[in-house]
Amino acid sequence: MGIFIVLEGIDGAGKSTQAKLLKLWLEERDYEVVLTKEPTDTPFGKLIRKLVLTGGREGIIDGAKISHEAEALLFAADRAEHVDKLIKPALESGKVVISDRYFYSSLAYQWARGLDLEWLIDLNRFAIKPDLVLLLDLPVKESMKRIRTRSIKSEFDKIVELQKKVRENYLKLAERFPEIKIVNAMEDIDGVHRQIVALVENLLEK
Ligand SMILES: Nc1ncnc2c1ncn2[C@@H]1O[C@H](COP(=O)(O)OP(=O)(O)OP(=O)(O)O)[C@@H](O)[C@H]1O
Ligand SMILES: Cc1cn([C@H]2C[C@H](O)[C@@H](COP(=O)(O)O)O2)c(=O)[nH]c1=O
Repeated sequence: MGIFIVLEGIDGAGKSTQAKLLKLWLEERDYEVVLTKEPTDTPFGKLIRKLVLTGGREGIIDGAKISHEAEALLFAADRAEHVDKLIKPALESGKVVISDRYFYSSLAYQWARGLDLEWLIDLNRFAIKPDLVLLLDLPVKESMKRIRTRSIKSEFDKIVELQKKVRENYLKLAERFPEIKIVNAMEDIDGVHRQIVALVENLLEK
């Protein structure tokens, strides 16, 4: 059985940057790595980007043309395909799977939208539990600085409020799910990578 590592965090926390660095680090040590993400590039992921994320990140704030429940179900459907077609087979063939977001994103974001946390956990019960979840944590002010060019000015305050709630939710989830380890994402890219490597080395030694 392979190893399953997930990166989580608010928008602009540095997940995709760190996922690529971790992939290289593992490959240098002869691990076969599959780097993947959610929402996926499959038809379900594309549907989510069309229905839920239309207009970029602003679409998810005020543009959801579907209910939050339907949104959560779409993310879960995308994830079910992701687990079945990619994650499970890769783990069964002994690979390391790194996923940029997983069901913790649904818990943190869809909870922030007012859905019931226990319902969200139940909905995602099919999802294989990762060996390690790296929560890249940083203040929203810093993440917004990093992705400022992506935001529409009129939506800025709403985005900040949502991201603050999402950050709080992630920190609460870290108290409940022992596989979540908090990484200080305020450090520079190398510093964050070093923290991640220390946690992954610890996992590989087990
Ligand atoms: N530790 C860091 N310090 C400063 N800038 C960073 C750091 N890590 C990443 N960045 C920069 O911040 C921006 C967002 O990074 P990245 O795309 O990796 O974040 P993300 O968490 O994957 O974002 P999203 O969830 O919105 O896709 C990029 O321009 C990246 O180069
Ligand atoms: C998996 C998942 C994602 N989201 C949100 C989180 C982000 O705002 C976007 C995805 O953007 P990215 O730049 O590709 O990271 O979707 C969500 O609300 N629920 C989920 O389950």
